[in-house]
Amino acid sequence: MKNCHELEDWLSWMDELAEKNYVVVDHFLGPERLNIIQSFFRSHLDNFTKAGIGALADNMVRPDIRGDYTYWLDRKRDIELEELWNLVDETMFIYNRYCYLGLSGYEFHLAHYPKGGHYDKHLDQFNNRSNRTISMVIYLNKDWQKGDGGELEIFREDGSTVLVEPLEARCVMFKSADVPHAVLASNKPRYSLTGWLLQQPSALGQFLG
Ligand SMILES: O=C(O)CCC(=O)C(=O)O
Ligand SMILES: [Fe+2]
Repeated sequence: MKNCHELEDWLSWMDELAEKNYVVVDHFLGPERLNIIQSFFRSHLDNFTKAGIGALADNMVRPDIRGDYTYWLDRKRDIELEELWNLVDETMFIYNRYCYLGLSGYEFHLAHYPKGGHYDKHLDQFNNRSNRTISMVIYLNKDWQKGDGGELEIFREDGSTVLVEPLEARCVMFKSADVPHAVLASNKPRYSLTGWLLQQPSALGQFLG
């Protein structure tokens, strides 16, 4: 497999994640990979559906809590995204090799927050489902400006918060069980790719919420 990132870079990101429970990596996607994902995004915008909250029978569409539309990806079907899947393989390999996480699966969706969309403070785990281990969000927004809103708000253990702007090609990774977070209302359409690295192989996110 061709390396997507240098091992040295990965190791410094892992150190930061271990220390703070989250890490923000700029230029995580190079121009080629970014372009492939953005084109795929544009050509599937009509297929997005309103996202819900909660798992299984508890899943509810609650625009007052969560305002995005999502499109779940499928590696077998979405072969145009080969370059993304290579990056996911590399990411899983690194977490398993250097953080001993025992990850064995993943699930990814594209997300579109229309103007005004937000997501209230939450953890990426549900009471009856705890296999989401690492959350990964990659932003696809060209020319995001101060004042456009849509920041990811991270709630740190010391009670402080950090705002992360959804800048194109930026990736945020965090420990799904430990980092409460929210998406602030966006003043224009906001595009991202969100995934979870899983400790059991059941990539059932699209059914579970
Ligand atoms: O888009 C983001 O910045 C975070 C999205 C999120 O928290 C989620 O989908 O669970
Ligand atoms: Fe989340």
